[in-house]
Amino acid sequence: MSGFRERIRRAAAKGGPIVLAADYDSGSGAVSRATRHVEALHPHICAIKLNLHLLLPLGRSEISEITRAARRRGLLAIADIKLNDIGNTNRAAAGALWGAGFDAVIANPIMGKEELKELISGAHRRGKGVIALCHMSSPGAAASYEMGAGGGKKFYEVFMDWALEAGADGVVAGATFPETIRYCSRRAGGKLDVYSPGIGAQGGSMREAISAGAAYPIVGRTIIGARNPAAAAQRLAEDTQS
Ligand SMILES: O=C(O)c1cc(=O)[nH]c(=O)n1[C@@H]1O[C@H](COP(=O)(O)O)[C@@H](O)[C@H]1O
Repeated sequence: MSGFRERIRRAAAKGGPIVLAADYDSGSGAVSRATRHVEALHPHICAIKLNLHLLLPLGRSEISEITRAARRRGLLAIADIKLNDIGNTNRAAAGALWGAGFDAVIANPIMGKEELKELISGAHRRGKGVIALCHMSSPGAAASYEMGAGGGKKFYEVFMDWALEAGADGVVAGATFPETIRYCSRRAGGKLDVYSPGIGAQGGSMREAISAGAAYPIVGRTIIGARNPAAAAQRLAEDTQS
C-alpha cells in the first residue's frame, strides 16, 4: 500500500482537493448522512473528515461503515480528534482509528516533538498519515499560536519545524490567516501538504487560501448546509482551479 500523501494526491487528481468536514450536529443519522454525502459529493472531493463529536456516539461498526463507503468511492477518511497525549495513549487511540478504517489522524503537536515523531512513525509503518496542527482558523488562535516560543520563534513556527522534522504528512493552517498558509507552504518546500479549514462559514476565502499555498482546503458547513451540497461543492471545487 502506498503512503497517505500519495493516496490523497491520487484521490485529489480525480475529485479535486477539497476535504469534506462531515460535521453533523449529532451522531443520530450520522452514518446515513455521511454515506449519502459520499455518494453525492465524491466527484468533487478527495476525502471525508470526521470529528470527535461525530465519532463519540458511534460504535466501531458504524464508523467502519462510513470509512468503507468512502473507500468504495475512492475517498480517504481522516479522523479529526486533534490527538494530544502521551505515547502509550496515542498508540492505543491511533490503533483504534486504523482498525476502524481511517487513513489519517489530525494531531496536536503541543504533545511534544518526540511524541509526534513516535505517532508518525507508527502511522507510517501501517501506511497511514498524520496531519499536525500548525495554526488554527479560530479568531482566538493568534493569541496562542503566535505567542513567542523562545529562540525568536512563534509557536506556529516551532510547530512547523517539528512537523517537518517528524515527517508529518501535512499541517493545518487556517484560511482565516492566509499569511500563515503562505509561511507554512514556503517552509514546507513540498515536503508536506498544507490543509486549510475556515473557508466560507468562518470567513476565509477559497481563492486566497489556494493562492497562498493550501493544497487541501477543508470545508464543512458551506457544503453540508447548502440546499444543494453537490452544486456547492462543485462551485468551491471550481474556485480551487482559478
Ligand atoms: O483540524 C481541523 O480540521 C480544523 C482546524 C482549525 O483550525 N479550524 C477548523 O475549523 N477545523 C475543522 O474544520 C472544519 C471547518 O468546518 P466549517 O467551518 O463548517 O467549514 C471543522 O470540522 C473544524 O473542526
